[in-house]
Amino acid sequence: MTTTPSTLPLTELRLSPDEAAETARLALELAREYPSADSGSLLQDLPLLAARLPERVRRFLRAFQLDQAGGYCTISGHLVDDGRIGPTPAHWRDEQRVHRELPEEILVLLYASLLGEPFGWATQQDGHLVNDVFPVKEYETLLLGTGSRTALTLHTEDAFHPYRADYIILASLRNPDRVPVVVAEADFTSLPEDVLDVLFEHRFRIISDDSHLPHNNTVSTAEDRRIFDNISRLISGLGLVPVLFGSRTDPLLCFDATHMSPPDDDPEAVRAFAAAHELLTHNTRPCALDAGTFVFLNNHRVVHGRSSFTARYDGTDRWLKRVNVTHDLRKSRSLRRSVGARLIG
Ligand SMILES: NC(=[NH2+])NCCC[C@H](N)C(=O)O
Ligand SMILES: O=C(O)CCC(=O)C(=O)O
Ligand SMILES: [Fe+2]
Repeated sequence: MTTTPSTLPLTELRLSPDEAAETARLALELAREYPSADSGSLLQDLPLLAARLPERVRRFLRAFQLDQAGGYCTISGHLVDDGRIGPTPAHWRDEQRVHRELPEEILVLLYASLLGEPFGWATQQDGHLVNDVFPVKEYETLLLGTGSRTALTLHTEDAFHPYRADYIILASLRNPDRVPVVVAEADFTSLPEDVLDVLFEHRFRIISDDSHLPHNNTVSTAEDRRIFDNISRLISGLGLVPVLFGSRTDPLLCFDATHMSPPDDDPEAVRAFAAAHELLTHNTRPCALDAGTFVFLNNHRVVHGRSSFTARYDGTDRWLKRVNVTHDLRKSRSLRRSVGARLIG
């Protein structure tokens, strides 16, 4: 006989003062022990270290991972010492910068290891495992996480990639203007049967977003060129993809309002894509990201975006950390350099 939990798991966990203090102590201690978020020994030890997180947090993320909660959830109340992390940087490309926010980078990796395995893209932010999301002046008007003036349209993270993340974690370190991430989760079975049929079929074009393009990364070595040649070959060979997959009664989703499109000569696909976009737009909700709030997105169940905002460029800008998590590192082995390598590309 199977038993179901008597109380539904929450989609929002607020750390108690004790839990917040305990979590901050652990993160600070680990930041003294491990040199960086890309450290091999840290990756090796993650599950052991994550066992030291508060029990309530571990139970909460376990329920989320087992799909017993909604398509996204938050853990709030983390103590982020605004003075200790220092000013929001001007650019992620700065190998000299001391990451005073290493405790928070380690914390997102600990959470990642409760959901699966953290991984990164060799073609994004020069291949760091934990990425930065803050406004960068040179990208101000671009459709990038590091843009600001242009709203981020609803998207599955890295929708184009067959090995895209199962979960995305966004951790807010600073957000003075309270710019939320917007999240959309919808019941696609509410759409007419014929529209649903089309959304399950390989009838939609897809391309990568601009964060994977060589001109938004550092390409200097022959190895860098090989990596970007590979991904551009992968993108041109993608063909048509479905919007929905998996269970017909509880479909999973892969959608990008900007980088996915129905072919002009397929009116049914045009109509179905518009219906999907409209359904998602109607089910969009802001998820507040105050400093110390971490959001966990199921990348197959929700899409996310962000409205435009005015950047400050004075060290006080909104600053998030982002990490990709997969249930299965092995499936991407052909695109990773070695068995233990965490970067796809
Ligand atoms: N459809 C979109 N809005 N895509 C924007 C994706 C942002 C991208 N993941 C980045 O890191 O910058
Ligand atoms: O800034 C946000 O709230 C979302 C950023 C985002 O979607 C991304 O970096 O992919
Ligand atoms: Fe995103």
